[in-house]
Parts: sequence; C-alpha cells; structure tokens
Amino acid sequence: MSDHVIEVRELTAGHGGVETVRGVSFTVARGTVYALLGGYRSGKTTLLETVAGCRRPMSGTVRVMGADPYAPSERLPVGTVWREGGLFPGLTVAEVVDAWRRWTVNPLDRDEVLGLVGLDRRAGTRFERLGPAGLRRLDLALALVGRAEVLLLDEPTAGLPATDAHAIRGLLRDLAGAGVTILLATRDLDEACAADRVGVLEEGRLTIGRASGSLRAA
Ligand SMILES: Nc1ncnc2c1ncn2[C@@H]1O[C@H](COP(=O)(O)OP(=O)(O)OP(=O)(O)O)[C@@H](O)[C@H]1O
Repeated sequence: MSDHVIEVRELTAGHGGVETVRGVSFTVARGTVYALLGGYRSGKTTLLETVAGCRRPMSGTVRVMGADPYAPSERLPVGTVWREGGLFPGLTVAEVVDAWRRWTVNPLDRDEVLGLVGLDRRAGTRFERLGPAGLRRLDLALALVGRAEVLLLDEPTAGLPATDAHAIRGLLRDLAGAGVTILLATRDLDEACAADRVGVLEEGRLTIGRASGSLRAA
C-alpha cells in the first residue's frame, strides 16, 4: 500500500446527476491532517461523503487504504463525524460508548477510547450535560471505537468557542501524531491553517492544493 492513505483522482461527484464536485485530485499521507477549505455550498460535504463511501463517484476514483470505499472488499477502519450526531437520551458518557462498542467488531476498550479523546474523567456524566466541546470529543470517541485509522470530519469545530476549538484542534493533532489520518472539511481559515496540508474548494473545484503542489500550513 502507498503511504497515501487517501487518494482522490479526477473525482466528479454530485446529487441526482448534478455535478457539485468537479475533477478533484488530492492525496492524504498517513498520520497527517488535510483540510478541505471552502465556503458555503462549495462541495465539501459531497466530497467527504464520497470519500466515506456514502456516495458513488460520477467519474474518477477514490481509494482509502487502497480500497474503493463505495464497494470495499472488507470493512475499512474509517470513522466519520458529520455535523449532526445522534445519541440515545439519558445515557452517561460511558453508556453511550458501551452502546457503540456493542455494535462494533473488535472495539477499543471504553477507558482507552475515553482517554484518547480526553473524556476519561467524564465517564459517569450524562452526555447531555457535556458542553459543546465535550460533545465533539464524544463524537470523536464514537468514531474511534472501531479502531479507526482514518477520520473524516465535517466542520469539527463549527460553533465552538475559540478556546474549545483550539482544544479540539490540539486533540486532532495528537491523534494524527498517533498515526491517524484525518481529512476534514472547514469554512474556518484558522482551522485550515492548523492542518498539515490545505486544499481550497470553490464551486466544487480544488483551486489550490492539487495533488502535485499542495500548500503546507504556515
Ligand atoms: N442531498 C442533496 N441533494 C441535492 N443537492 C445537494 C444535496 N446536498 C448538497 N447538494 C448541493 O450540492 C452543492 C454542494 O453542497 P455541499 O453540502 O456538498 O457543500 P458544502 O461545502 O458542504 O456546503 P455547506 O458548508 O453549506 O454545508 C450545493 O449546491 C448543494 O445545494
């Protein structure tokens, strides 16, 4: 397998035959954070959904760990966090993680996953009592339960106060340092600048950060 955990080549994707991502190419190396920076309706979510295997490419190819995510020959160790999560009401943080673990093949230990996201001391807290940053950490915990080696994150710090956003970005850096490959979509320049590489999406086209000459964070 190449060191590029995610490889997107000349990808065109969309909805009901309408192209909203057009001829996009980029790669993401193991243990790095790649930010797709784009404005409102630039195609970020469509692109993430296609990399996640939720959407079939209209043309071009997507490979995640060498496999086609739309028709993988085996389950890929990929965790995703979309903007709207969904959890069972009334459960503690530990119970939410345990519920997820029951539906996951070979899950991480509860304590291990809570430690990874910095929620180890909130295990007994009802998840509704977590603040926005705590909920984001819980989303990430659930994405990691299945031993994810790749994380796909749609606007991971959207709506968070600056200090919480900073903490979540630090957590993403730690996860990348531990070898997790992260592709995130964002409208936030600061978030993009915290990534190792940035691709700028405009009207579905990657205008900066093509596979051969991506930006590096300052
Ligand atoms: N389910 C859908 N059906 C039809 N068109 C869609 C659907 N989802 C998105 N689109 C269209 O695809 C285009 C790109 O939307 P997308 O959600 O991928 O962009 P985005 O950059 O994530 O936007 P935002 O930041 O506003 O969420 C938009 O024109 C949008 O209207």
